[in-house]
This record gives sequence, structure tokens and C-alpha cells, in this order.
Amino acid sequence: MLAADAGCAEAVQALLEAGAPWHAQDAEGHTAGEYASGSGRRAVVQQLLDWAVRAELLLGTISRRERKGSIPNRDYLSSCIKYEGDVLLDAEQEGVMMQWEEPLMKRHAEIICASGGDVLNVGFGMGIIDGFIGQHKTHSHTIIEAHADVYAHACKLGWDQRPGVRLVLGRWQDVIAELGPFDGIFFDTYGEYYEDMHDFHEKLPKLLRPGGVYSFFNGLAPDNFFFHLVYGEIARRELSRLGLETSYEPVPMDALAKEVWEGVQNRYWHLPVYFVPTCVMQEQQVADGGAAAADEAAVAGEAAAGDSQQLEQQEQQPAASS
Ligand SMILES: C[S@@+](CC[C@H](N)C(=O)[O-])C[C@H]1O[C@@H](n2cnc3c(N)ncnc32)[C@H](O)[C@@H]1O
Repeated sequence: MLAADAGCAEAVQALLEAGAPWHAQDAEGHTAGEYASGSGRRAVVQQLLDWAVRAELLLGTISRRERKGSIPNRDYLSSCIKYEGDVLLDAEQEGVMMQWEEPLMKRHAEIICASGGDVLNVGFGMGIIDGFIGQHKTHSHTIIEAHADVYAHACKLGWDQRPGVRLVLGRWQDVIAELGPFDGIFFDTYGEYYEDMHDFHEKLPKLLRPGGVYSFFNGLAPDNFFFHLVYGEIARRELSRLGLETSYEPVPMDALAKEVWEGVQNRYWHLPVYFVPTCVMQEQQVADGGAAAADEAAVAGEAAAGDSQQLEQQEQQPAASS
């Protein structure tokens, strides 16, 4: 952290190569990346970001091999949920979805409905984004929901009867092969990990028409700005390999007040800015996800090039520490 704060790229490199973890945190939870950023060491921020992304891409490849077939949110999917005012809670009182996300859902809906074609939303939750999608003129609107009680709630609200809407009960993993293609897709599940979203991304070359737009709830590593940047960059690179061009639009967030989280066990958002992803499927796309998966090791080892757009944005934020 001292080397990063001082902008000493050689010392940072030597430490990383000697095994110093890029994600080590000090007593206050700050990382070397935040120290470098806080003292304006742009080159070192990029160096740490590149190292972190390569390391995490490799680890992701390994962990996917190890966990094949397991269902991370099996307990959640078979337990009770409750709609309490402006929150959807699971059996552990953890927030599945909260009303403060409404402006974000509005923006996600605008992005995926821009072409007005066939639109898919994965994860109904409180149906906030579906309400916004319904305000756009789309050709069709498909919703996938895995939890039986959430599905029942959606039916109670009449979503199964709406003209142009198809409400599908099941995990996306089990039903996606029968659906598509689409012009706009939004992905926001609960109790799954980045690796599950990675698996969903692998389906995009077949699911999304050329020129189609994909977006996802960008809650990746939401308790540390540098971790959040790293995962945003990982997603951007993985999507690029699959033929999608990603940009992130910063939206100031107002969900930090204590009252927002009263009665909710898991505070799942900690940052002052939310980066809305817009990922556009290019005309020239990778033939299929399988071929793309075979490239994974190469991607993990590839030398990083260019600054990420998120990095630009981060430098406009006040330093997390100094
Ligand atoms: C955060 S909520 C979605 C909120 C939604 N975007 C809204 O605007 O209200 C996540 C939803 O994904 C559902 N879900 C979890 N795993 C899923 C899976 N594998 N396939 C489909 N839905 C899933 C959960 O039951 C939950 O309803």
C-alpha cells in the first residue's frame, strides 16, 4: 500500500510477483488500488487493475471447473419469501429486492427497450423493471422467475395474463435453451455468484440478436470501490470476447442512509455511484459460447491494454483514502 501510495510501479510489481495479494486490505478496509487512486497514481492504478483482472480471470476459470452442477441459491429457492412494504425479503430477512433501486431499474429498462423488439428480463423480484419495460413499446416481453412464491406473486399481479408478456417459471439455467432470440436482455438474479452470471454471458451470442442490448444489475463487489472496478472490468473483457461492446454510465446513488436498510440483514450496496452497463452485441460475433470458453485461458493470460471507462470515472471520485 505504501508503494502504491507513493506511485512506485517497480516496487508494486516486485511485491505482486513475490505473492502480495492485490486485494489485501488495511485495518480500514482500503486496498493498494485505493491508495494509488487517492494519491493520483494513475499508472499504478492501471497496473493493479490489470494484475487483479488477470488473477481473477484465472481463478474464475478454476472455480467454475470445481463447482460444475451445484445450485448456489438452492436453499433460497425452496424457502419462504415475504413482500414487506417496499422490500422483498428472504427467510433470513435478507433483502432480495428493494424499492430504492427503482431509478436504476428505470434506466436499465430504457437501455434494453431502445429498439422496441423482443425483450427478456431474468428475475422478477418486485417486478419493478417489468413495470418500466411495460411502459415501452416492445414486440414481446418475456420474464423468467425461479422462485415459486415470486412467480405466484407475479401471477397475482396479473403478469401471466398481460398481452405480449410471457411469464416463465424456472431457473434460467433450465429454461433458457427454449427461449429467444431477443433484442434486449436484463439479468438480475439473487443468491447467485459472478460465476453464474459468467455462465449466462456465455449464452448471449445465441440469445441476443446482432445490435441487441444486454444489461445487468451491477452489484458486483459492492462494498469496495476498487473491487467493484475490477469486477466491472472483468465483465467488460469477458463480454468483449463474446462479441459485446460494454460501456458504463455513472449514476449518483442515494442508498447509503441507515434508514434505507432498517429491518434488512444484508446491506448489499455501499457505494456513492452506480455504473449502469450497456452491452451491445456487435455484428461480428463469436460463433458460440463453447468456442469462447475454449479461449478463456488465453484471455486470462492476455496483456491488458487501454484504460477502462470505469477507471476514468473513478478518478473523478473523491479518494477513498490517502
Ligand atoms: C433482485 S430480484 C430481481 C428484481 C427485479 N429486477 C425488479 O426490478 O424487481 C432477483 C430475482 O431473481 C430470482 N432468481 C434467483 N435465481 C434465479 C435463477 N437462477 N433464474 C431465474 N430467476 C432467479 C429471484 O427469485 C428473485 O425474484
